[in-house]
Amino acid sequence: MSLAPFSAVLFASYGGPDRSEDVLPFMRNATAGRGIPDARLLQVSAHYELFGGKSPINELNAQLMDDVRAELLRRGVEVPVVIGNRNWHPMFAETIGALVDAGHERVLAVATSAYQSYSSCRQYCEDLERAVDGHALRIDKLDPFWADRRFAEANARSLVAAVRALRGKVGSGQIRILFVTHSIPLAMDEASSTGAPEARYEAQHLRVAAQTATLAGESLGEELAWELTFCSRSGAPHIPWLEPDINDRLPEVQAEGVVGVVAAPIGFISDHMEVAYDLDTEAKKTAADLGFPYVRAATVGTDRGFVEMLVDRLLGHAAAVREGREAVEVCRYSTGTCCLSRPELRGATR
Ligand SMILES: CC1=C(CCC(=O)O)c2cc3nc(cc4[nH]c(cc5[nH]c(cc1n2)c(C)c5CCC(=O)O)c(CCC(=O)O)c4C)C(CCC(=O)O)=C3C
Ligand SMILES: [Fe+2]
Repeated sequence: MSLAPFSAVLFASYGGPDRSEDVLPFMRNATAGRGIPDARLLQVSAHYELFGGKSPINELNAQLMDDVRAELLRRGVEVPVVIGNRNWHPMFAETIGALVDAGHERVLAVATSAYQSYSSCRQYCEDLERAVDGHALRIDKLDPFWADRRFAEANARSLVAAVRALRGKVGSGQIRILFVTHSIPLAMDEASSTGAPEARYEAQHLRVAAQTATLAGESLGEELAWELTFCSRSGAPHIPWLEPDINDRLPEVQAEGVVGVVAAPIGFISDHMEVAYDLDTEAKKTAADLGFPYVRAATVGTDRGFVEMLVDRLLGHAAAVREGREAVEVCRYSTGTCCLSRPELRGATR
């Protein structure tokens, strides 16, 4: 196996603070030019402070990278696997500077984000492009992997465990799976992927949710009732974002006679702050206040099948480039048809 013509793998992630002093500077980077009200900034900073100012994201990325590095080695591929972030150190520019200094000319990037939208895909491409500008280094970014069956299989394994845990608490009554993802502005959803309704960010999640529920239901021998909910809405109140918020749905679902819920965060690949705060702190408390049994399914994290999927996709892209084949692309950023750019979105939201 070979990663040629690429000589390194770059994990492209969001970034997060490791200590209290870094929370506000990180928040300023994350919200620069985004029209996020100051009140929201302080509110989210407080979420980080609840965890001592330390985001879980950096350690979780490091664990995933260790497993990807080991799986590459198992297949005879020994290359540096490095991290670069959009909003906190090491920033893309710092990591790319180090790669250039070490003599790398072609690097393969993979974003720690499964879906296509401006925030989860194109913004990574744009920021990477800006960071390589002027350097003799070329970066290919792997396409978003939400449609890969193995991503749904990994999510289904987590869901099976969570449903079993919930059944242990509530017995045989009617339960509901609340799949959860990061809300985005409606205008960003409409501009995501090709913009066709069936290809958008929300529709991508509905497909992953349906497949995950079907696979988990088959293992469990029960049909799972599910719906898609959202978390982490920000921005000004008058701008519409994807709904419903999971906290708003919890009392409604309980009123429908459901005896317990599983929150299954298919929108995130690891237990970073949105999961630690929005789900494990906030939604969990909402459910507890209602006396409504609530179990949170694991994110895919370092699930073995998920790691193998990432490595297959890295090696598959390299082979396609060597053989002069167009990889099967779902992201058409390179041809200008994936996710409208930020200025166009701005016009649409404000
Ligand atoms: C789609 C999506 C993902 C998933 C894809 C991906 O993983 O990239 C994601 C991930 C993440 N978002 C994160 C943190 C933040 N996101 C913010 C703000 C925003 N996110 C948005 C979208 C997304 N965000 C949007 C549309 C905004 C509004 C501002 C804008 O239009 O850009 C803000 C500002 C405060 C606030 O407004 O909440 C913060 C601090 C962290 C780090 C967590 C940690 O530290 O563990 C991670 C992984
Ligand atoms: Fe975010």
